[in-house]
Amino acid sequence: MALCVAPLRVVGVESCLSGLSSGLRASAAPCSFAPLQFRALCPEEVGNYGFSSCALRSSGIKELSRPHLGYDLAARGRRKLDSLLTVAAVANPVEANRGFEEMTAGTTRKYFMLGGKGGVGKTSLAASLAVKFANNGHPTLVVSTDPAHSLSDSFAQDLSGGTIMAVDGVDFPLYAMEINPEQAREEFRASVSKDGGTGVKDFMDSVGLGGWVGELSELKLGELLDTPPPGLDEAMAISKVVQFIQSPEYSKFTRIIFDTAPTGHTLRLLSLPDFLDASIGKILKLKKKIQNAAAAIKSVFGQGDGRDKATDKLEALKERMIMVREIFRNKETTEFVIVTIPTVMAISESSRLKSSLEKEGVPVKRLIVNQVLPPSNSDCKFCAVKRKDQKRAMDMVSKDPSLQTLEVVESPLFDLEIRGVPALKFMGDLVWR
Ligand SMILES: Nc1ncnc2c1ncn2[C@@H]1O[C@H](COP(=O)(O)OP(=O)(O)OP(=O)(O)O)[C@@H](O)[C@H]1O
Repeated sequence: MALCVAPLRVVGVESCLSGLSSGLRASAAPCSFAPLQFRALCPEEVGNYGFSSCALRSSGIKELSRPHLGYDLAARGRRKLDSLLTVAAVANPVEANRGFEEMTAGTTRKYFMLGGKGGVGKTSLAASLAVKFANNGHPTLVVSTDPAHSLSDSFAQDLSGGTIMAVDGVDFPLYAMEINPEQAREEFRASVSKDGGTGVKDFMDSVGLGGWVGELSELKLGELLDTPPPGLDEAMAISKVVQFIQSPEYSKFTRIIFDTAPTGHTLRLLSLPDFLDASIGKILKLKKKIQNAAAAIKSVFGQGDGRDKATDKLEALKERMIMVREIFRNKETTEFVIVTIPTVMAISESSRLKSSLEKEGVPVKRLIVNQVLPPSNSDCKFCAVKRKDQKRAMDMVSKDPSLQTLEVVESPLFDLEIRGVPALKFMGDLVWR
């Protein structure tokens, strides 16, 4: 990764850094900076990671409490703000296309699932990808199906309502949603038991055959509902999204991004549609048996209207589960992006995840290695050791038979949290190229 170096004149407190991106673009190596315009509200002095300690404001955005830039001031030591400083940008210079063109091509709907070990940056990268797609003209929806949501934190906006919400402060079509797992589970519970179990049971009781319904318990459905298997929350969440997106008002979304739960959860989720499909299939078969018997009795006693709403609901749920499974495996429309960090543990887990996804037939093309130390010509001892450690992990990627086939994209470690649309845009422009 080459450094883009550009002179930057910082004129004083409240100095305007609006020439920043154009300044960098004009430098010897062209940079892939986001065309954001920043104003600095800096304290009197800045250190080696100078702008980190400044509060920055981005034009058009009223308040950005934290800076979201990863500039390393090449000038060592502390300088007065009115000095002429050289800014060494940690951004990658514009390099060969890393596949974003392919990701953004066409208006047919595409699904992207971002997954990996806990805390590696899945949410930040999912949100930054969503911003990037939307900024490229795609009506985009980003959905968190991780029961421990952090999408609201990432966008600095409450998205926990369980419905699709427009992301604030953007003039492009970007929507986000955190699925409420409890609500989704309740809906599932209702669809399989409310009209189903009791509806059939009431009727069977009324004709003196309530005992038959006991057979339903053999399916361990009650157990499933009381202690849902890991991954059910996610399956329900995705099934709910499938339900949403089948309705015409959501047909506008051409890119849908799922911010998924950590690896273990995701892997269980992959096998869950099959499990639920089989369970629901069994329930439906049994219900059919009961209903046939009931119909015979009804014809003798003349009771009941014969309509079973629960069966319809179960059928619909089963269809959605099959659709979830198909979406996951469709090479034309879906891509699972593995997110990792450059540590031996995370890379090993990514390798296992890739193998499992492969086994399940889920398309994977990209590995995003997040939090890679930006280049610096003035490493402290800690940074030098850390860099060596990260390199060891990166070498593992190139030697791993499972991972080496993937397009590896590095995402730098920023010196502050990635939070809010401008920061996500900045990150997205660096990573999704
Ligand atoms: N490249 C980066 N540089 C600096 N901080 C980062 C970077 N990527 C992510 N972070 C920070 O790391 C933290 C975890 O990131 P994030 O929530 O995106 O991870 P996650 O994989 O979704 O976590 P979880 O598994 O808990 O859902 C956040 O505070 C985020 O701002």
